[in-house]
Amino acid sequence: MNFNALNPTSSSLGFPTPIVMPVSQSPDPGDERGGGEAAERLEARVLHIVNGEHFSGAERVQSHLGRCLPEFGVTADFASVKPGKFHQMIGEQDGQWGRGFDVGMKNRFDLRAAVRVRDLVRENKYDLLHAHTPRTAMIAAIAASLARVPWIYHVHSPAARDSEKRFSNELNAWIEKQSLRTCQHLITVSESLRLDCIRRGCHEDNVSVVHNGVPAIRPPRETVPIVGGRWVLGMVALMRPRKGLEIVLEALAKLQDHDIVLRCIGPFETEAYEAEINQRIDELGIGDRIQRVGFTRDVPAELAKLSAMVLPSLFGEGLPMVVLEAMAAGLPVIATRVEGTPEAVTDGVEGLLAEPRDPESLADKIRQLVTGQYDWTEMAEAAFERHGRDFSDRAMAKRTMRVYRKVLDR
Ligand SMILES: CC(=O)N[C@H]1[C@@H](OP(=O)(O)OP(=O)(O)OC[C@H]2O[C@@H](n3ccc(=O)[nH]c3=O)[C@H](O)[C@@H]2O)O[C@H](CO)[C@@H](O)[C@@H]1O
Ligand SMILES: O=P([O-])([O-])O[C@@H]1[C@@H](O)[C@H](O)[C@@H](O)[C@H](O)[C@@H]1O
Repeated sequence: MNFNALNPTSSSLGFPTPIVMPVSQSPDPGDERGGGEAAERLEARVLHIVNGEHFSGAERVQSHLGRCLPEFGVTADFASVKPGKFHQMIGEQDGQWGRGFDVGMKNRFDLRAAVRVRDLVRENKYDLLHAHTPRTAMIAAIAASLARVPWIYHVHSPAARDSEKRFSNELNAWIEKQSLRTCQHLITVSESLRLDCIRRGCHEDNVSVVHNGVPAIRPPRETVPIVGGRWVLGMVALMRPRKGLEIVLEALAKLQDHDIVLRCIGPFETEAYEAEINQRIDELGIGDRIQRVGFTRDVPAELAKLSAMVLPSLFGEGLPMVVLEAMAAGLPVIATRVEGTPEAVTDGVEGLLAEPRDPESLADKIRQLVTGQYDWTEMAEAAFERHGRDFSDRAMAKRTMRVYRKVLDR
């Protein structure tokens, strides 16, 4: 892959010469966690171009940025190319996440959205565009060229391994590659994605890791789990094949000797997938151990009911928000060793890591926790502390502001 405009010597649209030092190596002028007395500021107006369809990980990152960036001087608004749940939720926040604009595309190649974004840039004097998906990268690249502003791209997951749909993965990876030729800088949500971008041809000076972050939400705990008692595992996700729900169902079937239930928190992406899962639950005979919650806006209230979070992802993760949310809530996380997840969870410290696509390995890890091979309270405390140290929402906003500053050269 050749990201032409990401080479530090080229600037195809005549923008200021792109960044020569990765943000992660810049001298740290303040508290990395986003705190400190005098908050660092950048007076800038940024328009995020987002899909806006669901409310899931990328949208949670976007909403936290919209809420936290103003503290660092940055106004962040949103233009949705697939206005759906997230777009609606922005409207309901009374401006607290920034303003939301509908630039809906009639189909994947409806480029009129780029003209609407250009008009928004002119009307609202945005300094920078910030895209989050291959589709929005395409719109940002065209709009940035029309409005003569720079744009950056936030990599939440590897486009080539984003879903089980091969054609859509290949198309998205191709669109992303073409669009990034004029991009000023990449933000990746994990070190693993940074290395992936460099492997695909991005110059290392032009890609910065900004780990995802979430607010501290430690809820009052209803119960502390004990060996021999009931363990309530929770899986929080937009349920789609790559999240690996089937794997945790199979693991549960192997753990019949223990009192374990699974709360499935989140909607199914499609009815067909939900029907497949229902059939698998029947085949395994574990219907009485599954509690279905569906989509909730109050994830912290759900976390308060859990003994541990389980996330059996198969592939394609960036740095899952639900892992960070569980840590922020003081919950051990049982996840799989995929992409960025091990950057947040060390096996045996903040949680446990199983091998992906391996029900036996996942069952082993769950067994280790419920039989007391690890001290639950110590693990929960380690998860909570690690969140505070490395994964707060304010730290994410501050690091993002620093990337904006480098791109805008202020
Ligand atoms: C396809 C894609 O782009 N995937 C990326 C997406 O995460 P992806 O959408 O796959 O999943 P995450 O776990 O990151 O986030 C899910 C979010 O939805 C929320 N939720 C879930 C269920 C529910 O009922 N209510 C609710 O609010 C969770 O609290 C969480 O904030 O962004 C993440 C963060 O950059 C990346 O790590 C993923 O690789
Ligand atoms: O490719 P695209 O239509 O812009 O974006 C799509 C998302 O809006 C959708 O929610 C997800 O399920 C697809 O995998 C794909 O990422």
